[in-house]
Parts: sequence; structure tokens; C-alpha cells
Amino acid sequence: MTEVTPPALDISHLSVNFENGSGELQALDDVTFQVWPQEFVCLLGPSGSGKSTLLRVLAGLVPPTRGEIRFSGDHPPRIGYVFQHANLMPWRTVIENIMLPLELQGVSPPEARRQAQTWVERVGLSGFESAWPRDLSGGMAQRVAIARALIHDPDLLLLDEPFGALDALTRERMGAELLHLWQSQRKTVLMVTHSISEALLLADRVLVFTPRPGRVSLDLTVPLPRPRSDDLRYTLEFAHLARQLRQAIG
Ligand SMILES: Nc1ncnc2c1ncn2[C@@H]1O[C@H](COP(=O)(O)OP(=O)(O)OP(=O)(O)O)[C@@H](O)[C@H]1O
Repeated sequence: MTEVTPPALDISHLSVNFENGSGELQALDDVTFQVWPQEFVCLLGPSGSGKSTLLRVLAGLVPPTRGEIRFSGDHPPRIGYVFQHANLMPWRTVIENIMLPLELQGVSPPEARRQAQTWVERVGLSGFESAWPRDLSGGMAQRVAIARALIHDPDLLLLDEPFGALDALTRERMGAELLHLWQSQRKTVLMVTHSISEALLLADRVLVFTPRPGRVSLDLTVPLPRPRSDDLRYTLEFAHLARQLRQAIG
């Protein structure tokens, strides 16, 4: 008998309404999908289609109005969250920012620092341990944010347009670095992006959301082989998939 792997995340008939002075605004409407362990899923859709709201619900920051969310596992899920802006603590150095989640968990400072040093190296920031956030480029600050989100070994990594504020070349490089990191760490990832090519290079699946209220209008499995490199962008298959996503976004 074959064993069926349960989804890491099971979202069922999720709707979210907000009160906004003059009445109710529906951000998400009857959203149902599953994410499998170690899967990389990108969320695409027009502005206001509820993508960030969905991540905030998953992080427990916004309550669902209707529907259910189930995580697999026998403990409440540990969540790593990265936003468009790194939101580093300006009074802590690079390594002190990265070690923060462990300190909050009660890990001793020397042990937290030792683990943070490993993450400094993984995200390519060796030599910048003692730098202050104000002295970092946008890409470097996002590397710190990514390391800080991963250091406590999250069950689910939520990325909300993490490269949206970076210039195009840095963004491409950060995408490649994230791919590399994911290939070695294999987290379950949900990432919001506005970039079709970023979604196709990174994701196993891309979910396209309709304009508000957000519903899933396309659930596309990306059949491109891994490991993936930037050159894929110039293939016919890539262009075909990109057109399919473009049409679905409308
Ligand atoms: N706390 C809130 N109170 C009231 N309305 C909200 C709240 N949070 C989000 N909204 C509204 O819900 C809708 C969905 O917003 P959300 O930020 O989730 O969309 P999005 O798809 O992430 O957009 P973008 O791509 O521009 O980031 C928007 O109309 C937004 O104004």
C-alpha cells in the first residue's frame, strides 16, 4: 500500500472581509488550495487581489472570516516571514539581527551567535557581521531578513515581494541566490511576486489571483526542470508559460 503524504498546508474555502468605515470590503473569496511539503509556490495577481492578506492570515495576523486553514505536523507551525522592506532593527548589527529569533526562543546568546554565523555565511554576508543596517545595500539588507526568517527552521516560509524594492539586476541575482538556498534547505515556501519570470524561475506552482475579491483563477504547475538557471528565460517553453500567466492575470 502506498502512503499518501498529507499537504503541509491545506486552505479550504477561505474568505476574508475587512470593515472599512463605510461597510465591508471583501479581500479574499472562497480560496481553496493545498501546498505540499517542500513545495515552492508563487502567488501572482493584480494589486489588491488579496495576496498579502493571504500571507497575513497564514501568519495568524488576520483572522479568516470564513473557511479553514490546516497545517500538517504535531506542533503549531513555525513561520518565517520576509517583507518587501527588510525591517531590520537599526540598533543591532547584521549578526545581532539574524540571531534575534533564537534569542526570543531562549537560546543562549553564544549559541545564537554561533548559529547566526552559519547563516551569515549561507547568505553571502561574511565580513559584514558587525555592519549596521544603515550601511547595507537593499540586497544585503534583504539577505539579512532572509537569514533571520530561516534561522529558527520554519515549517513555512512566507515571502511578500521580497525583491520588489530592488533594482532589476540585483533582483535577478537575489532570485538565483534564493533558489540556491531553497535547493539546500528545502522549505515549504509561499511567495508573492509581481514578476512573471521570477515566478517561473523559482516556483513549482504558480497560483494566479483574480482582481478583488481574490480567488484562484489559475493553478499552474511549472514543468521546467531543476536545477534552473537564468538562461531558461530565453527558451520557447518559458515564453509559452509566461504568456499563459500573462493572459490569466488579464
Ligand atoms: N487591514 C485592512 N483593513 C481594510 N482593508 C484592508 C486591510 N488590509 C488589506 N485591505 C484591503 O484588502 C484588499 C487586498 O489587499 P492586499 O494587500 O492583500 O492585496 P495584494 O494583492 O497583496 O496587493 P499588492 O499586490 O498591491 O500588494 C485591498 O483592497 C486592501 O486595501
